[in-house]
Amino acid sequence: MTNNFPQALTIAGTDSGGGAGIAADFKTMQERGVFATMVVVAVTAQNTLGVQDALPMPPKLIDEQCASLAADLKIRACKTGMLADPTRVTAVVKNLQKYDFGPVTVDPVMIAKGGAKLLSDDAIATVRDQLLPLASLVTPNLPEAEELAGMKIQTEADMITVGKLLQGMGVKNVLVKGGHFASADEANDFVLLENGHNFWLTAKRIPTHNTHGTGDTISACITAELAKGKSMEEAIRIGKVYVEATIKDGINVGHGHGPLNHWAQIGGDQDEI
Ligand SMILES: Nc1ncnc2c1ncn2[C@@H]1O[C@H](COP(=O)(O)OP(=O)(O)O)[C@@H](O)[C@H]1O
Ligand SMILES: Cc1ncc(COP(=O)(O)OP(=O)(O)O)c(N)n1
Repeated sequence: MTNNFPQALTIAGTDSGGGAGIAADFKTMQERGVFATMVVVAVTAQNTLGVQDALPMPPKLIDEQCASLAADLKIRACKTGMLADPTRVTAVVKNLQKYDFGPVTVDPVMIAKGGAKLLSDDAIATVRDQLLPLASLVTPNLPEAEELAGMKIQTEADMITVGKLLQGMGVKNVLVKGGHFASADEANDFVLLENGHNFWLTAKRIPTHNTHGTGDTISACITAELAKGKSMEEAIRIGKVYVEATIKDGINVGHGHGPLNHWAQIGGDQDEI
């Protein structure tokens, strides 16, 4: 029996509001034509107004979810999202060392838009020292990049410096997302690839509050494209186009930072799945 339909994995937290975390990852992977699977690391009570509560899963259950997938499916690419604390980061690291789930994209989720901590402060060093060396790609937003690299980012030149610092920590490819430059008219991201090639992904900033789950969506899209066999550069470029479309062609859900429109079409060759 063949088992060759592209399968991808998200190792992350749930969002009861459906906008971020595993929900955003699943919607994105589904839209990009990939069979999505999950390892739940934490459950959050969350909506567009913020995170009301969170509970991390026992490490044994993280191990068992990974073992279940490895015993049956053929995961071609995976991503990490909310990892909660050092115990869960270490559990995820051990499983990524034990099983081959394809190239690992690390979205180093730290703080939700509403301000809730999704990664404890004492877990940041564990992510940097244990998880990053296993990653094919890391996709920090500006505050996350500052924490990981230990420097402030005030200009686009600083994004380049941070990208190089992160690559020096053992990650092959780096995507520094510029969505948090509040004053800029643009939402520009910096990419540094394994072979030294680097480039900017440029986009006009779309004036909206409905950006809940943007980081999950771009990293899930990249993971889906990698699972389909696209190159890292192609996957990152498609991720940027897809997340921009999901913001631009927006929907209104909830009363706070609303979710994205994961049905958005991006047209052209990139719509091939
Ligand atoms: N208002 C916006 N208009 C267009 N693109 C945006 C906007 N906000 C974020 N983006 C893009 O969405 C992606 C993720 O955004 P960012 O806010 O940087 O990360 P995170 O969601 O992890 O905090 C990046 O490609 C960023 O440039
Ligand atoms: C469970 C869970 N995981 C991740 C996030 C953060 O998602 P992100 O894409 O960074 O979007 P914002 O929350 O910052 O809007 C989350 N909120 N919940």
